[in-house]
Amino acid sequence: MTAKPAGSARDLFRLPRWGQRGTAGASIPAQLTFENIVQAYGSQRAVDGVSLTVEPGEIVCLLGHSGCGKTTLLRVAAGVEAPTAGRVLMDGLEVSGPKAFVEPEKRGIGLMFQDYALFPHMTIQQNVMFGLKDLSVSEAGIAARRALSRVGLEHYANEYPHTLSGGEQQRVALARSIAPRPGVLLMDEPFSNLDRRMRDAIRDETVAILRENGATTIVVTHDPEEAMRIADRIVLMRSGAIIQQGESEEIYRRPANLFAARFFCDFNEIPGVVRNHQVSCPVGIFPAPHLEDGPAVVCVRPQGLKLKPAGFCLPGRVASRRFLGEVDLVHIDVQGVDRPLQARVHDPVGVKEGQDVGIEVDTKDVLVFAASDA
Ligand SMILES: Nc1ncnc2c1ncn2[C@@H]1O[C@H](COP(=O)(O)OP(=O)(O)OP(=O)(O)O)[C@@H](O)[C@H]1O
Repeated sequence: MTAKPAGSARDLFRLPRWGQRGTAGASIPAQLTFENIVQAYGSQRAVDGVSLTVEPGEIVCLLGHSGCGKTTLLRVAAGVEAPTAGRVLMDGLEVSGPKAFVEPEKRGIGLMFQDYALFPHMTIQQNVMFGLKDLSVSEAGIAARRALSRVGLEHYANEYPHTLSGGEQQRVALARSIAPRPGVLLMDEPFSNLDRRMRDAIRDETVAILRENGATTIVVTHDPEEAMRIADRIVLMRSGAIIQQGESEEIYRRPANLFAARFFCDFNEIPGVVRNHQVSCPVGIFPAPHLEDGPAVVCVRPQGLKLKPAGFCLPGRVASRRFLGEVDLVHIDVQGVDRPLQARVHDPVGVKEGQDVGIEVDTKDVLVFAASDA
């Protein structure tokens, strides 16, 4: 028999009931440090010189496109793989490196995988007890019940994983990973198998549990919005290296380069030219104090374009309008710009295809990068 997928009737009609907040039990969080980690497979460097310290109790999201090395970095932290070069330290002590290698089960690190990796032949209770081998059977039973109770699934203790929906399996995997109260918790795409409606609710409660538990946590995701919802700090990766790290607002508003900018926003990108620290392009002239003279890319957030009556501001013609619920997505043709600009507009009353409009550009939604950055 196969597991009920997330989004099955059981999930859709009944949002999960969780246990009482504040009852997850506390871990003693550890500091986790990566020192110039390289992980090579043949000639390919999956991780290419990553240095990063995650402070005790901090929740860090490793964010990046598929194949950029996020999972490999988690595997190195967990001790599933020894790095090609560099060191991993926990609370300042080397656990992977030239001088030492501490076995994964001795690191006090909890793991949670995208597919949850529950053992099909074990009951839910036995699955959660699996990581509690240092405790007596009765103590492990109590700790497992407590973790299951926190995720609201103690009544499934004697069932088997295949009888649970995807959302419930996710919560069992969460209970299993927090039950031993690890100092560090590593979560690899823990919400990606859940449908959107389930995901928001489960993610918020999972973060509440992580905060109660207090473990130092790294969550891998490729979804920038998810990272912004979860993380104290986002670490953006590309081709095995860290591109930028910081709090979500900082990284969103001041991306270090065009790659980081594109990751967080579907910008309108318009070619321009910088002269005397100003960039000129078909939608206007904007400050570019950080750039030398030369070609540039002007990035305008879709929400930074406001529609005005024709005759005001920049002239444009509405190419299409699509209702998206809270906003409308309006495409506007502008002379000199190859592709229609996309504007996300609240309540564009009366705006129709073919209509001439004025476009106001909000300079706080404009970023400028050197063309060589593209
Ligand atoms: N054991 C391995 N042998 C050879 N190549 C590997 C191995 N593990 C990972 N790689 C390669 O290393 C690169 C990074 O993989 P990794 O799984 O860390 O990326 P990721 O960012 O986690 O991607 P995803 O989001 O798709 O899981 C990829 O090109 C992958 O094919």
